[in-house]
Amino acid sequence: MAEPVLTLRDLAVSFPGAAAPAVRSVSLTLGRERLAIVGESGSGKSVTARALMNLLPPTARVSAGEMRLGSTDLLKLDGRGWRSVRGARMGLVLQDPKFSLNPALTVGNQVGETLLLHGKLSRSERRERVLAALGDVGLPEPGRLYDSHPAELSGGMGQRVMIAAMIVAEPELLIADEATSALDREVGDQVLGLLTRMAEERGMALLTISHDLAGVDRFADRVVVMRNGAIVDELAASAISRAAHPYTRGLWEARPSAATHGRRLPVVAADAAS
Ligand SMILES: Nc1ncnc2c1ncn2[C@@H]1O[C@H](COP(=O)(O)OP(=O)(O)OP(=O)(O)O)[C@@H](O)[C@H]1O
Repeated sequence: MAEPVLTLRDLAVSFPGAAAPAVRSVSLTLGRERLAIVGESGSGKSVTARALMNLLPPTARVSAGEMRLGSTDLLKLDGRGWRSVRGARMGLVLQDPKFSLNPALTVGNQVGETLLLHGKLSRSERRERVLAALGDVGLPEPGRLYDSHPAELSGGMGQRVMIAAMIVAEPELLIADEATSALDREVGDQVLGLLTRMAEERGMALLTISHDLAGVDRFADRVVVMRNGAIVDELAASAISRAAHPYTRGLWEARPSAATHGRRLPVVAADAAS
């Protein structure tokens, strides 16, 4: 079997003063495939994603039995090691481009930043790569966009710029944490379609964190369900509508309809869970 892109074993995260750990004993193995982590608000999805990128605040107590990207032992990386992995080998697309994009930088500089940090490319080679990435994510007129600022972009365009910045260095793993929940449904669907296409075309693993159970089979092959910091179920995305696990079934039944798209999942009654 090919070496997994990501191996995570027994991740635990706790925050000082919290009554319970935010994440308990989470293990995941991810090949060149699309995996979704779903679960109610507060179940530990984002904390898991941030732990994988070493982006938790310093107050977080993090431990793991194993955490690897390909053959790289992420637990052994120092600050410099992380800077060479983040962006170049694993990217994180967050919810809202308003907060993720630096308003002071042009689109070209923003998308090219990863290449500048990690590559030995000339200025003109960088520009070519950035223009290609902007075109790949379906943005019109990359040449004109290159010199524009984030404030001139719509939410959907901003999110595409974010994705271009995350794929420009051709990472092995892309993590999308509620990457479309700030967008309207149509634009959100386009962005998810784009992430899926990028993953397929570039052989990238895609880890999507979502509360959108209804559409999960469109952007994931496999689904992991989290509750109270732990994984409680794992199944094929195509099987989500007929999940056997009572908690997953409860989540499916409580899934937001098209009319409530974008809202958080309601809390499932405790007796729906095992
Ligand atoms: N910086 C922090 N300091 C203290 N507690 C935190 C911090 N970040 C997250 N938590 C806690 O960790 C738990 C898991 O949060 P997390 O953000 O991973 O949930 P989530 O499943 O991603 O929810 P959502 O769908 O709302 O994003 C929550 O109880 C949250 O309050």
